[in-house]
Amino acid sequence: MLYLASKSPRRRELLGRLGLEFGVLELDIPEQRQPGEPPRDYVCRVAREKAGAGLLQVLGNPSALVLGSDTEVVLDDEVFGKPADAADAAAMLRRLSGRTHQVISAVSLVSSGRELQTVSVSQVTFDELDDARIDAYIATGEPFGKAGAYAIQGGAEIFVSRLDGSYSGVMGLPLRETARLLAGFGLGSTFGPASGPQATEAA
Ligand SMILES: Cc1cn([C@H]2C[C@H](O)[C@@H](COP(=O)(O)OP(=O)(O)OP(=O)(O)O)O2)c(=O)[nH]c1=O
Repeated sequence: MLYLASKSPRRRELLGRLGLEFGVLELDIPEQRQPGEPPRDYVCRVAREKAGAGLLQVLGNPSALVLGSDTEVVLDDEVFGKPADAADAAAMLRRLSGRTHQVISAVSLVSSGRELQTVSVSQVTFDELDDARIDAYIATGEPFGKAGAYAIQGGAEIFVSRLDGSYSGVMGLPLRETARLLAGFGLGSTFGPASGPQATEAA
């Protein structure tokens, strides 16, 4: 049985697109970057912690497979998580204005005894955003609960002049990589890959 360890409605919707049945585990995992922790390592660690915490909830089911994921926005080695408030959202969007940033999404898939992980890194370039546009966007409420204070799948799509990478990865769950990871556990949707060459076996 596959479980998604996530409160994110986006992840639920994205995983649903693969056509597999899954249950949802809602967890609260603290997301705190360690001093000096490289952004990619941080995102991978949090994804692993989410999946691991989910697995603990379903230990009674020996065939349980749990998927955890984490998404962060990175600019100049700084990690932008979800904004604390409107001022924080405005500060993030001002920093992202006119620049190219990275969106890192890690996915961990764990069972008792095995773990696979994959990472997607996308480059996203924003147009210049003046304060009026930033304030109007924040007033929609969309930035809250989103890494980097924006949703590419929402109003922020019109800020994006270029995307190199995975659109679903920016949204929170890179689908191509996730399908490969699931295939590594023998779970494939009818149109998914037969094996998971991009997945890395975690220690
Ligand atoms: C950049 C970007 C992020 N996001 C979202 C995806 C994630 O839900 C969120 C990043 O926060 P996460 O901590 O990765 O996820 P979450 O707290 O929403 O859910 P959970 O930990 O329970 O799985 O930002 C978008 O929806 N669109 C975007 O364009």
